[in-house]
Amino acid sequence: MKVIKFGGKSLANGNGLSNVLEIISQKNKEEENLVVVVSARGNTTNQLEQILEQAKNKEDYSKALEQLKKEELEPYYSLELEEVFLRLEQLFQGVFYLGDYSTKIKDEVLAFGELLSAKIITKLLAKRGVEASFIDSRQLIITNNNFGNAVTLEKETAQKIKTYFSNNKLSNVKIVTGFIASNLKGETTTLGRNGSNYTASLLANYLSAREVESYTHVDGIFTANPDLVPDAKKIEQLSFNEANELANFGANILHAKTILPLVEKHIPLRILNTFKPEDKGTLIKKESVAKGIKSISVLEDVALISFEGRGLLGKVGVDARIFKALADNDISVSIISQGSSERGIGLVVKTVKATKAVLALEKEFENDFYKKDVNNISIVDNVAVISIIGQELNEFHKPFNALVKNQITPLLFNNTITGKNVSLVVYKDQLHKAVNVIHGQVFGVTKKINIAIFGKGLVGGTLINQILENTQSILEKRKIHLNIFAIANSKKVLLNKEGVTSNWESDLDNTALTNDIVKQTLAYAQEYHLENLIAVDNTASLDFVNNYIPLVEAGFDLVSSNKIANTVSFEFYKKLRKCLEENKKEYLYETNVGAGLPLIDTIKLLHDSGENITKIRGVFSGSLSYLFNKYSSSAIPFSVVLQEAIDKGFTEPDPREDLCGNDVARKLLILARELDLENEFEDITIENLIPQEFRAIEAKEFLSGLEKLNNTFQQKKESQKEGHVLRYIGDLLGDLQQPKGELAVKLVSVSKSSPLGSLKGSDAIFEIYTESYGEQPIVIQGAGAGAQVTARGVFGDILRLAKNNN
Ligand SMILES: NC(=O)C1=CN([C@@H]2O[C@H](COP(=O)(O)OP(=O)(O)OC[C@H]3O[C@@H](n4cnc5c(N)ncnc54)[C@H](O)[C@@H]3O)[C@@H](O)[C@H]2O)C=CC1
Ligand SMILES: N[C@@H](CC=O)C(=O)O
Repeated sequence: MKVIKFGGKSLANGNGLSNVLEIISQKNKEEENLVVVVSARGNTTNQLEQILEQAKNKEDYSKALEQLKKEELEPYYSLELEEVFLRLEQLFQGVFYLGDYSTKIKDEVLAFGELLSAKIITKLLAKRGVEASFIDSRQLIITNNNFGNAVTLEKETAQKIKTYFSNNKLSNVKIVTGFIASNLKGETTTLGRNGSNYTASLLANYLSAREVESYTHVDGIFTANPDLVPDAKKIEQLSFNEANELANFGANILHAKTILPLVEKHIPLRILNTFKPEDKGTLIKKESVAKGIKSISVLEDVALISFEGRGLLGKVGVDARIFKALADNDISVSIISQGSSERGIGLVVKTVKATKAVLALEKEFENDFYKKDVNNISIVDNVAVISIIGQELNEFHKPFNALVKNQITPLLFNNTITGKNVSLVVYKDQLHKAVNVIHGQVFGVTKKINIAIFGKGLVGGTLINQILENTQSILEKRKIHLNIFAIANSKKVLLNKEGVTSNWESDLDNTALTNDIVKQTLAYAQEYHLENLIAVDNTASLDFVNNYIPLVEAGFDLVSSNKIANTVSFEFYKKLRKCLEENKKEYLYETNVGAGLPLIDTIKLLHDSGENITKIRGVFSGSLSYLFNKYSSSAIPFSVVLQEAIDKGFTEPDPREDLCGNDVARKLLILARELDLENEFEDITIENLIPQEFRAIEAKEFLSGLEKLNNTFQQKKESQKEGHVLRYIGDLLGDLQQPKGELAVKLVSVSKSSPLGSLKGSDAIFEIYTESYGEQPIVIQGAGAGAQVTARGVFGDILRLAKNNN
């Protein structure tokens, strides 16, 4: 024997109803003894409630009633249900004349939803040639007199069900009304929320069914509400205990009282989708398949009551008084959290009860207020509870850290010892983001990293394409979903929370101009609750650096190929780091020196591990390396080689920044500051390669007259010793005793056979001298410039942050 149950949405007109009839017809062939429990169809219960209110208010309800009749019978108008509707009309008339109704009358009226539904299904099955017995569950389920939410009388119900099923000659298919019951006097009662599922479970228990199938409009139970968490996954199997916890913590597809009758006889319950009958849904049975976290549920209709009392420390019976005052007012507390200082207690109650709860507590603690033992009882009502079902406390630091990294600090958290559940109270406007962060963290499904890229020139554009090309493989290998939700140049920003596509360039072109790309990006991230945010600066802009602090404060980690933020004043350098620390955010800039070479990390590691770095020397600039390597070893004019370096994307957006020594100086300063030296840019001795007469002219004019530089450099080349070549180097000398280092950028002539002299292509070379390594430097050498290598380095920083977001 099997009990199957159909919910209201499954039974609504259209696809639902025809699928239900098909499922029953099919099961009739497969199953001996099929009990089908039905809810009221579609929106019927709400409609009945509304008509009842209209009648009570002496309003004309005839149109609404006609509409209800039409919807119930459509498209099968020949279904002869006049008698049922007549009785319903009489009840409404009575309420209309009285101008009032009791909960008893309400139950009687609402019962028509299930009665109509069961009668209609029975008649429609008959039309299809499936004989079915209609059963009014008021003859089976006996309850107390608590109309609206009646409690079942077990003994009487068990006896009624057994006798009814053995004394009546019933068809193989029995269509039973869900939700409705009767009291000992035979008056109609209803079973409250989830009542039809409860009817199905009671019947399954008393008739010792093999299984219960509950047909809904969803595929089963998910790891989180898919409306909130697009990555939520269907759970294949749950144990009764786990299902019970889920039901208690807000999974509205389940109700704890539905599960209890099944537990006793270990009757499995399968949640299925009427609209996808082939899907296996979620099976709830005695055993669990796997340990660990099962689901994340959310309760939104809650308020947090904050009870604070400086004089409560050590006082006995305070909690008892709180609970008694609330219980006397029929207020149930779902979560409580009390600090060991006993000075404050947080209580979660239903929103509708919050004001009443505060009044009850104020009354109870009136004297304590006067004595100043209690100083505040207040409501925080824009909150929601997130429960992680199956969360072990010793692993809770992971979702908790992820929340904090996303600037979500729970107002209260609490765990159950046996159920391994942790509940958190968060502000409602952070709920969406919080659930997604926790879900990504605990299920390790895919962690979404939302990236905003500012600057889409050589490096930025290359980076975007590198990310787009690798998104799928990173998703598969690392379970990290790199989602570029924003791309901006200085005037426009392309925003797409689902992620930009390979058409991003034309999409950005077609975007309207904006006067604040960052403000717009921040507002968008907030509006769509985007989590795990990273802002990437691929501009060379000084102005853009002013956005770093607002971005960090808005929850972004930073990655930058732009060197400016690290080379403006030391004061800003410290301010940014303080802000990062306060907001628990990170800032990575490995490409600032040596493009894709792993230089900054190495220096940081050496320095942090106590190694005294005494000197760093080398060719820091990829473009100037290329320029002097090629110029020194060939007869090609200086201007031609310089143009090649520009064309290859080795130079700064304004190549004069390389030639004047600023770019190398910035790199030197960045390294110095990594070593905790407090140098300012002005402290650097820079040999400017641009002859004086060309320094003040416009970039365009300078770039169109590069050949004017040829004489100067030809002279420098020719004035060298035999076997020597020109190299433009950076030199850093540090002394532990001094707050500042000695930094110099200069053009030198070195032996062709020396490490610097034998450099090739656009390679940069960094010789790092330390106390332990003595005269033998650690050498890092490789491509020091170029859009591909730089973008790859920026990509590496993004991935590092994405992994750190654990
Ligand atoms: N080319 C290389 O080998 C390396 C470059 N870098 C750095 O990478 C950065 C980018 O260099 P490129 O891509 O070559 O420059 P680029 O000139 O090709 O691109 C810069 C982009 O930034 C945009 N931009 C400028 N100001 C902006 C603002 N305020 N807001 C938003 N966007 C703005 C521009 O519209 C342009 O699209 C520079 O800071 C450079 O120092 C770092 C290491 C190596
Ligand atoms: N213009 C720079 C690019 C990298 O920072 C260089 O030439 O090294």
